[in-house]
Amino acid sequence: MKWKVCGMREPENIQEVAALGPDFMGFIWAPKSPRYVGQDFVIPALPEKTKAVGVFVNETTDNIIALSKNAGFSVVQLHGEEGQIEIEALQAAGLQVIKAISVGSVKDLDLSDKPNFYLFDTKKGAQVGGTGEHFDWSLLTQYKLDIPYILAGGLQSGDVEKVKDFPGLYALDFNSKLEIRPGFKDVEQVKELVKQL
Ligand SMILES: O=C(O)c1ccccc1N[C@@H]1O[C@H](COP(=O)(O)O)[C@@H](O)[C@H]1O
Repeated sequence: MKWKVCGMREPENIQEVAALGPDFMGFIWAPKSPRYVGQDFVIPALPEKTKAVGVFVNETTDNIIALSKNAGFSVVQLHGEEGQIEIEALQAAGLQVIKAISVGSVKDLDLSDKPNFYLFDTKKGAQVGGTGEHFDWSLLTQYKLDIPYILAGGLQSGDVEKVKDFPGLYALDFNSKLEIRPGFKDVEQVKELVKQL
């Protein structure tokens, strides 16, 4: 099972978690997030296996492309109102696109965009991302598209066994439930996660 750890920020913590072999590592460029890395953040060297992901909420396409070159990510995760026009522009610039969808009902899975991956996260009022809560996973039985999806929303190691056989599931995303404080992961919890995976 592929896995992504998100909301990283501190150099030593990044290296310790990267050494445990995530397939994706996410860095959040959303100023309102407690995990915001800051405008000038540059992603440190990661193992070859680990793709760096820039996470955004309604950032302009031009800024994302410029940041991808300055900061060093090849995958972008979009949590705002971005649609197919932005997705295609980012793909044309050589980026892989993960489109995050806040899921609260089956209507949220009526999708027509063509990202490389969807990421299904928990809908919680106006909050986007980092809720630390699950959504009703039974809704995922209604997802019939052939675009693979990443599951997010309050995941922790004990959830792996419950979700790993969901059809269409590409990867699991771990964020706030593995934290000691925002932007700093508990390496022991990440090790336990790796055992479960
Ligand atoms: O974590 C944040 O602060 C955040 C802010 C803005 C956009 C995305 C954010 N995080 C993403 O949210 C999901 C779920 O996180 P959690 O496990 O519920 O804490 C994950 O993909 C994070 O990348």
